Amino acid sequence: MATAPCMPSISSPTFRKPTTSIEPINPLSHLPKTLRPTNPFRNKFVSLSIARKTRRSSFRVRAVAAPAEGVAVFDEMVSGTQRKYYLLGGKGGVGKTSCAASLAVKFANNGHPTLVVSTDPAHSLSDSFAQDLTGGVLVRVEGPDYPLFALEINPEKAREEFRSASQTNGGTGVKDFMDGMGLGMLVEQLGELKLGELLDTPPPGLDEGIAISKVMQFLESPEYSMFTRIIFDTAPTGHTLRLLSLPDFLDASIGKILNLKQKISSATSAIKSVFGQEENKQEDAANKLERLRERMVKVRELFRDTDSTEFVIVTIPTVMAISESSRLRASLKKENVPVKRLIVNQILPPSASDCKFCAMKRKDQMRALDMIQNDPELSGLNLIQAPLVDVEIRGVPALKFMGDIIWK
Ligand SMILES: Nc1ncnc2c1ncn2[C@@H]1O[C@H](COP(=O)(O)OP(=O)(O)OP(=O)(O)O)[C@@H](O)[C@H]1O
Repeated sequence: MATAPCMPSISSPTFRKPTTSIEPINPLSHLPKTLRPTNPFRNKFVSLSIARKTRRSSFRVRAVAAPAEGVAVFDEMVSGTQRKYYLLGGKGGVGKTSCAASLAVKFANNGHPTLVVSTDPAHSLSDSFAQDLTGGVLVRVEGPDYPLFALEINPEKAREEFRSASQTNGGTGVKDFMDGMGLGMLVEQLGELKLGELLDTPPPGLDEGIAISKVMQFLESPEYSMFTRIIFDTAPTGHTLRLLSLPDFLDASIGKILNLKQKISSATSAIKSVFGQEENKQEDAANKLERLRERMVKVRELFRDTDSTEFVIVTIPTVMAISESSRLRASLKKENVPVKRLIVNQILPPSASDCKFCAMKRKDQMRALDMIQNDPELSGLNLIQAPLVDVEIRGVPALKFMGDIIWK
């Protein structure tokens, strides 16, 4: 005897341009009491019937949870032609890339030329869009109405650029040169900065910091001026947290190096002509470093600009993920990074006939969702619930489907 499914089903393996019809169903009985809204339309659940034009029956989503507190959330995000940045971050594997990619598709389908950038060293944008986006260049994503481009930044390459610039200034080349000049004291000061060490074993977040600063550099050029929405799919939480302190750290470190560079320049001015070529090389490197420092400062400013930037935390309904999201939110607050929304992804959709496993899982998820309401860091955020669906979310049509559920 056939049993009713306990999860929404997108059963066609070739997910193509679905059409959706929405009809309100069930009340909110399966939600924890604290999450039940006073206005039933704020947290409503809907049933989506998705039919493929040619094979209707093979393509059906029975029931999924609509975004909680989601009313008019997207209106605010989509309005205005001023450029806006969205950074999506959270614990590994919670669905950051899927949410970022679905937001990108949604913006592009709503008239915004959009750029989505992956700064996670383990890129998954290509997988998410089911398109080859590798190579560190802008690639147009096929499908959305308005231009959508994706960029997977190669963190290794970005770091190499930084390394070569700083090594010319603070690495062994300068050290040998300065030792020869009898200026060991300054060299020791350079050593204290530990920049070489930092680059040899880069902390998580450095690559990402450099990658974001590189994107900022791109965005200054006229050919990028068309983009009105920029979305960053960031590395998992730990990395992002490190990234937040990087601009300050690098600002200070590079600032000190440049300071020392000036001292060195004046101390060696008497013999400059002898080492003219070396001096020029160092000037170039110093300029490069200075530009990099400026970009890092811009990244820091961008992160804190409430008018143009928002960090969206993505999580799943588990105690561990929510605890981590709470810590992330606390760190972001400390760094003055604006956060308004929390996406709780992979929520089991309502079902009249849970199997034992699903019933247990649902109970667990309810406990985790309750935690959000009692968490001082998270309870004030605009809560968006996204359902667990039964296939991987890959390709523009699937991302559009997901985006229409999340971003309302
Ligand atoms: N709501 C969902 N329902 C079903 N599958 C989902 C959902 N959200 C994400 N997934 C799947 O989970 C996997 C991980 O998703 P995704 O790559 O978006 O996570 P991530 O947080 O970016 O991961 P990472 O930290 O590794 O970059 C993918 O296979 C994706 O299709």
